[in-house]
Amino acid sequence: MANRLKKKTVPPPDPAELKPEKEEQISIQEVAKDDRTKKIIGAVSLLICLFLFIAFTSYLFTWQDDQDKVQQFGVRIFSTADVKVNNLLGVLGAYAAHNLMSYGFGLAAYLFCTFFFVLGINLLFGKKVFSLLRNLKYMLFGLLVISVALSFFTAGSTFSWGGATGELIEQWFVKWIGKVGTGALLSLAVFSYFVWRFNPTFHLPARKKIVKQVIPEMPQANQQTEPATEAKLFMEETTSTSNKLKQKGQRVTVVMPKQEEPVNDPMNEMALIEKEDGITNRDDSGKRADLADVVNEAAIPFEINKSALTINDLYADKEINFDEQEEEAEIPLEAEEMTIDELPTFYEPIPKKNTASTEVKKPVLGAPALEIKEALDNESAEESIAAAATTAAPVPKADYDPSLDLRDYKYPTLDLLETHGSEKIVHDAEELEANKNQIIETLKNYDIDIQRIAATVGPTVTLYEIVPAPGVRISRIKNLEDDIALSLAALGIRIIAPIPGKGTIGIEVPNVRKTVVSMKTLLASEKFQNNNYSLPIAIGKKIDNENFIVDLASMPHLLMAGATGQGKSVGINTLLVSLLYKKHPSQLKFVLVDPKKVELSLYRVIEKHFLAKLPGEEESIITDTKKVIYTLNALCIEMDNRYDLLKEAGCRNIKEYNEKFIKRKLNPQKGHQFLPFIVLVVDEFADLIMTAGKEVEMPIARLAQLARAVGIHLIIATQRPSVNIITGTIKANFPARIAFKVSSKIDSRTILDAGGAEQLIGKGDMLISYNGDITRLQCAFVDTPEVEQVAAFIGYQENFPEQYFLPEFEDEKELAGKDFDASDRDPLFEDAAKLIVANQIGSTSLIQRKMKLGYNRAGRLMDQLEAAGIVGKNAGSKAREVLVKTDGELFEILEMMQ
Ligand SMILES: Nc1ncnc2c1ncn2[C@@H]1O[C@H](COP(=O)(O)OP(=O)(O)OP(=O)(O)O)[C@@H](O)[C@H]1O
Repeated sequence: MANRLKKKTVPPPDPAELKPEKEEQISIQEVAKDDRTKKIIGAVSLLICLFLFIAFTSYLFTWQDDQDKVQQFGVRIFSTADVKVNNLLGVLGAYAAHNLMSYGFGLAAYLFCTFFFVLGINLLFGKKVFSLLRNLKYMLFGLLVISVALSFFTAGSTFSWGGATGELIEQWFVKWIGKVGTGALLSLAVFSYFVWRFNPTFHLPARKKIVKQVIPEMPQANQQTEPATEAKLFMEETTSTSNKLKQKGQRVTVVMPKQEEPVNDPMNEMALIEKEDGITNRDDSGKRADLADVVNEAAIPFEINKSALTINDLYADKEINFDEQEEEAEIPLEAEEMTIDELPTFYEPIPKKNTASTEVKKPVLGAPALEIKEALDNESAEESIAAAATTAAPVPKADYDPSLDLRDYKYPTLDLLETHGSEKIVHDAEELEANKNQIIETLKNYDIDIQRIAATVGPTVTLYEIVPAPGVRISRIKNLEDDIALSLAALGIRIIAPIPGKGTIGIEVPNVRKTVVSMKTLLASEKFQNNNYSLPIAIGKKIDNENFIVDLASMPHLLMAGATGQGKSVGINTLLVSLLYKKHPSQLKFVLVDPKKVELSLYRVIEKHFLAKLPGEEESIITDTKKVIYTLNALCIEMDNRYDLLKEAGCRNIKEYNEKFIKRKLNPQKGHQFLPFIVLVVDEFADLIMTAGKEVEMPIARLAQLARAVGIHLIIATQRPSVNIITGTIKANFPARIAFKVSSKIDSRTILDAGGAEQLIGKGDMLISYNGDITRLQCAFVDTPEVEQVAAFIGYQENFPEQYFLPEFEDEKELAGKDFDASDRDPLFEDAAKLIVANQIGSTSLIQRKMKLGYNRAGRLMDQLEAAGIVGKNAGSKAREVLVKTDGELFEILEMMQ
């Protein structure tokens, strides 16, 4: 029996029930919108462009033969078999060229090629690479103006250079306004057309100016110039005079940075500085176009605040109240405070042991120094005599002038510095538009619609500010931050979502053409010249080109970090040079710590003007770790001594104290003196921490916590911003921090408490966290030869006879175990005894201050004086009684002790 498989039979479909297969319905509109169609049309346009170009060019050589044939046959030329033309593109080429050139617009017909080229490129790349509308306008006006002008200026020529259209219009003009009028009108029209199209820049030949050098009084004596003008460019498609950026309904507002004008300061020979007027804009033809004329062109709904880009929200919880800090740092006024009435009315400062040496110190440097010498020698002798006459005989009771010791000191002039590059922010319309389109498209990929987009062009980066469409939550964009950055795929993109206080999202994109910010420009700026900061530092330029100039005294310390080669050393030089340009050697001292030994060595030539060091040390730039520890501790002693002085004077900070001293309200006999600011600069802090650890960290932390009120400020730089180097204690005391490009996000967080520094592009691109805001800056650039010039200029001048000495510090560990032995007297015993007897005050702090000693050593001296019977027993908080009343008595005691 056969095993019969049961077959499941499917009944055949009833043909009546079968539905016809549905054909895909594609509307013409969809076809037109399709990307492929656009690309094909783009390619066709480019081909037309090429075709016309070859046909026209060929026609220029073959027109005499072809013209007649085309005229004779007309359209029939295509169907007539035995007509032969010479045009490279055959009958079609000859026909098109003849009709567009001879019958049309002559040479101006080439403009058709540009139009098809623009159309083709835009369609092929699916982007608005060039503005079609603008090019259409250029073409239409160009056809008219150029053809008529060519007809007029080539009248009588056998070839019709302006074409029939040009000739016709030209004849009308000649009829209406005559030949001269037509010539003038057409010249003007052609000129206007080229200006409109290419906006060339016209330069007058530079005039040589002779600038008389004026001896500066003080750097504050400046003339004010007009405030810098802010240039804003608003672009709209409907505006014909500017380059426009508009796509798919998004309006782009371009905020051009303002160019600060330098101050006209005779001291700085401002005439030597080229005035920056206007911002250049490259349109899509690559030519420059002046944008000044489109400033403030249209009202825009999206107003951009020129203040710097900040990320408050990231930093909000760490926000530091500087005012509070200031109060903490100030010492309380105690009962000991002297009232002004108690003080003798005016005190004469004790003349320094060695007055400023008249011998002029030769700088170490060669060539620049020689140039400077000449400059100084040439200065009018009369001026120096006049200056000397006014200062030689000080009027009694006049204010004390700390700069008198170096009364002829001249501040460095700006011509010692160089201008790097043109300094003009070049705004490339194509680049802006391409970036804008990419941003819009990228966000669209994540379903984020944009309402408006605005761009602010800075020296190195452009900030695109985006207003999301209603309903788009910023938190969504924030979450997509990394993806968006990846999609935009450009190096150095930083997204700020949202920009605090604005509700907009910021995307910073590096410029293709970056502008170097010269130190010279910054120092010449009005803000630098005319501020009343105690320690003005010009750091760089913000994204909106505003100069970032701040007071180091209010920061009050600065921490800098950045991977190697990203601009740290240049940054330090920038800060030091700013201070050198504004401060007199009597007002400021630097303590320079340079474990790398080479970075700060340039400043050795100014050691007797601006550097402070430990007594007995040879090198003024500290490179040895052991010496660094001593120096930091000596600074702590200096800080304590200064606090004692302030307390005694009843002043809350160094400013008040110095003001009182200048007004001669403080008695120099009691140890009071004018206190210069001290700026400690440590290059390569990581190296110190690794070799000395806590021994370095503790004094730094102490200084950072307390030293601001007494005028000691720290600038600390490190390559490695890791947590074991920038510890919590250090960080807490450095509210102002700078990050150049770092190698990882973690490093960025360590230094700024926020990411972003890993996205910077190097070469001075930096983020500064200051006053709770994080601002992107381009650091000013000052090259080593410039620093050498400035240092040599200062170093060559008359100097103090010796350096500013910090108090002596003795390592307690070394002293431990040494008991007091009357026969083993301190070498300073005699000096201390004389000081105490002369003042009749048995005070350890007096010894500390007057002899610039540390507390330990002064204490030991006091013990020895007690043992020798010169002072009485310790009387607690009061000064000890001085038992020896006259110099004679003391002399006898000292004789006996020999
Ligand atoms: N503000 C700036 N503008 C333009 N270029 C800069 C700027 N700062 C630095 N550069 C460029 O970067 C180079 C390296 O800078 P710099 O020597 O300051 O780096 P660094 O961080 O100190 O490196 P290192 O830690 O190795 O000493 C400079 O020689 C200069 O060409």
